[in-house]
Amino acid sequence: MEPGFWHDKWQSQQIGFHQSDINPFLVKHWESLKLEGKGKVFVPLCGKSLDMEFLAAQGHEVIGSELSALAVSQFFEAAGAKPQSRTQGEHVHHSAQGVTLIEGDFFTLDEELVAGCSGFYDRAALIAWPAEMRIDYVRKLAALIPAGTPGLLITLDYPQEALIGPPFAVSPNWVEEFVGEYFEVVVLESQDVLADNPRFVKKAVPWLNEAAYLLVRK
Ligand SMILES: C[S@@+](CC[C@H](N)C(=O)[O-])C[C@H]1O[C@@H](n2cnc3c(N)ncnc32)[C@H](O)[C@@H]1O
Repeated sequence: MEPGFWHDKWQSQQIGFHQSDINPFLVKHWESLKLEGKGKVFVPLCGKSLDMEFLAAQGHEVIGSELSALAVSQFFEAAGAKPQSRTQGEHVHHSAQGVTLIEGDFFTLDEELVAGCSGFYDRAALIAWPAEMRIDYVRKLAALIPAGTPGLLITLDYPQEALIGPPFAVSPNWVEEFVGEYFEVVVLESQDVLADNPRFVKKAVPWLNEAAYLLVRK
């Protein structure tokens, strides 16, 4: 989606994607990355996700990429932190309590910023893009992530014709074909989560699967 779409969503606080709890697949599968030591973790399109607090609590330094200044300020406000901010090129880096959120466009991030990361975490980032923009996202992610680096990917899949995204449906086959071009892909778990998602139930979407994948940059 174009930046204006997300700025409007944050402005009107239509942020149904934001979870009030840490994602259960993150808690369950983060150890699958087998990260030696703690190290930096990159979180693309991070929003104000509490998942970043979970990662920081594991001892990781978290580097998030987020377009919206509102999302950034709401994240730190909820954490009770006052970040230090500095401008670097067209991005603004906000840091506190082991978390740095880079405000600005993911597509213009410099590879150097992510070069030192030992892992990455994508929840509701890949599925935020319609099919025609999703491949550009995967290409940019692959350009940022160094070879051998593991990540956890969490997706949703449902019959796309039943609902207008985002979130957009991303099937295991799509992940295998397009993400698999750049990353080794292992399916960790897939679960029916329809009952937990009232928006999908209301629209009579017949099924909704959440899946967790272990990725390793080739
Ligand atoms: C569906 S939300 C997911 C947020 C978060 N991952 C979560 O689980 O709550 C997608 C987020 O990506 C941000 N975003 C969209 N396009 C972006 C871009 N080009 N660069 C950085 N962030 C972007 C939006 O502002 C929004 O907060």
